[in-house]
Amino acid sequence: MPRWRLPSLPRSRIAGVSSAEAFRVLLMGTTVLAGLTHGSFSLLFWLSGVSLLAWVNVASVLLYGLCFRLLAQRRMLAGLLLMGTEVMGHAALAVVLLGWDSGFHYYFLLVVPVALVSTETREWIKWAFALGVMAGYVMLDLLCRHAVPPYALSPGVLNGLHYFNIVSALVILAFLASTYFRLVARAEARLRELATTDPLTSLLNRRALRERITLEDKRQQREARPLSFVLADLDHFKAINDQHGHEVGDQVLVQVAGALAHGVRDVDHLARWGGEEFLVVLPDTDEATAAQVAERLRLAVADLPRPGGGSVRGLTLSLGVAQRADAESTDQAISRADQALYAGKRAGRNRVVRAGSLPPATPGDQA
Ligand SMILES: Nc1nc2c(ncn2[C@@H]2O[C@H](COP(=O)(O)OP(=O)(O)OP(=O)(O)O)[C@@H](O)[C@H]2O)c(=O)[nH]1
Repeated sequence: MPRWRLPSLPRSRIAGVSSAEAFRVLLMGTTVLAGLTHGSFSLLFWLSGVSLLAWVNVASVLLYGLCFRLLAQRRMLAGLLLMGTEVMGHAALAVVLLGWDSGFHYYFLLVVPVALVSTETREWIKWAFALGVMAGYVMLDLLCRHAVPPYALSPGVLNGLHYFNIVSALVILAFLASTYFRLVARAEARLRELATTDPLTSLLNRRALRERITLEDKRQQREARPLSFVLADLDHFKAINDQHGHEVGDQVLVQVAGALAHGVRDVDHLARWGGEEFLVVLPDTDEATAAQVAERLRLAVADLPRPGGGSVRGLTLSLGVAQRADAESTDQAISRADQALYAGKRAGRNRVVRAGSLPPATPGDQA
């Protein structure tokens, strides 16, 4: 049986997909929040009699609606540019018209973290943009902090606006930080799942099981408890693929994985070890008991409903069982389970063979 290696997703693709998506969702949430904020500003300006800025805010709400649409259509660059232009243009206009003390300049600062966490891959572009925003902020300070604004608001209204803007900018910043953290944590969990799970069967993959074997082996050795392995391989699986196609072959693998997962204890570890090969690690279990488990698994697979509309016949499993002997590595024990499995194949398949029942290996035997 040739060994089959599972196709693996390129790392860049996994990372790219999750971080880009996380960032897009974050921006879409931000456009909703920004739209609501500008809606309330529009009302505030209307009540304060500054109708020009009230209309500017209505235009901003419409712009954020457009940004949301662009981001939903995955037109990231257009959405981002429109957002950045709106935030800075609007803030600068409000500062020029109402004065520095209105506090609209705080919104400039929100653009910097968004630019830096954006999915633009060229770092220098992000930094150039962020530095440009910072320079714009300093320029606005120089021009407007001591200038008399054309619209003179009453001190009470100006004060109210100032604190409203501080609180609102801080709330947006907190929203950005917490949402970004949640999205990154979720993407990280997804990446961990991709790295440890077989995509077809959702069982552990070989690498993840290896890590668990190392941990389990240490624990079992420390407590001097038995550790056993059951290696299971579908019989004549190539014929199923050849006669019914790979899709039916995949269905068979998923069904078999389900039956195996159902048949082992919660403390056992089950993985897709190779193409049509599964490995079960049974802590606190000697070889005789592991052979009983293996027999139960064999029967469970033999009883499975036939995939491919009942067209697949004779779906059976051969299983090799080995208990790790003292002074033996887990790899050696798995290798003996493999030899027992091959002995079962040679003897006619659809059976369980215990490694302990085989004659001792000679140097010429398969490792
Ligand atoms: N559909 C599908 N087929 C797979 C997958 N992984 C491995 N295979 C196929 O599994 C088949 C294994 O064939 P063999 O190693 O010759 O073994 P077999 O036909 O089961 O024969 P015995 O093990 O000797 O009973 C190959 O045809 C692989 O292409 C998979 O993920 N999906």
